Amino acid sequence: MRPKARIPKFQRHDFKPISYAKKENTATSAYALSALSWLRKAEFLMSAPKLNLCVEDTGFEIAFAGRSNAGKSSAINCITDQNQLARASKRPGRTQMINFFSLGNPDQRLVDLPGYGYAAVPEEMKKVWQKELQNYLIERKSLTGLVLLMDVRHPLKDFDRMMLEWAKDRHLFVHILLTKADKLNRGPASAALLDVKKELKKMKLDFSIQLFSSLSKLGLEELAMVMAGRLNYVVDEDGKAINPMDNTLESQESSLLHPDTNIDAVRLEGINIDDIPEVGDEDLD
Ligand SMILES: Nc1nc2c(ncn2[C@@H]2O[C@H](COP(=O)(O)OP(=O)(O)OP(=O)(O)O)[C@@H](O)[C@H]2O)c(=O)[nH]1
Ligand SMILES: [Mg+2]
Repeated sequence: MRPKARIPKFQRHDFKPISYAKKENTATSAYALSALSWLRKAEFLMSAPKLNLCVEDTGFEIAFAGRSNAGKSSAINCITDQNQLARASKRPGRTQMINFFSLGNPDQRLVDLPGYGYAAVPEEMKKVWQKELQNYLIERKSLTGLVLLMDVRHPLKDFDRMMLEWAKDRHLFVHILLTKADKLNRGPASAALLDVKKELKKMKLDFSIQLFSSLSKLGLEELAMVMAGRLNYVVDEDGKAINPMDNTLESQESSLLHPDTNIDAVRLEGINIDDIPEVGDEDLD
């Protein structure tokens, strides 16, 4: 009879428990958290129907651009953690003016733009908006870059491509959000992301891109970090904000509005939402 092989008994403590939790980069997370709490300071500054009525063209601003209904206003509400800050609606064409929000400092701003390319907006109105949008995009010196939003299910329509090409020519950064990612399962959403990345490469556009959902908050931290970084939001070693513009705040507050601006008139002026026909485009929801 062969002697039994002695099989060593493993003790519980011989094994290190395996952690399946996603490893976090603590420095990155701390910056994202700090950025998110800074973004919560967002306050409505004003709405301008045209370029010469906008807030003074100083400091830095990032504009949220994209087709009507892509989710621009919802994304602004999501990153600022304020439900009603920007007006979101099922009805495309909700945002009709250039809306400015300050981030604890009038020289660091978010801008909610009217959407482009919505076919059901009457021709006359479309022309007015697009002209003003164009003026803003071309002339605005403080415009540092764009967050370009596209529905993850309908990316890179003609207007989107035009915006991307144009931003490249103007040397603006673009951060692309593929929105409403909650409408797709993880696999198809990742595949859509990959497809758009490939297409951007073909177009020789080196822009950053991510999936995003205002509903599930997917991609929120990533977006917060991009926004904060681009708007020069800096933190010290303890994660405390160092705002390079703090010491000039007083002088900037007095020059917040353009000298010609009558804020009440600007808020009231605009196009009547009731004039806009109901949605008929199957792309939209
Ligand atoms: N499921 C889902 N719906 C979303 C998301 N973001 C926005 N929506 C919905 O899409 C619709 C349009 O959202 P808005 O934020 O108003 O879109 P917009 O781009 O600002 O539209 P305009 O102002 O017309 O240009 C609303 O019904 C939102 O509730 C999202 O992440 N997931
Ligand atoms: Mg809007």
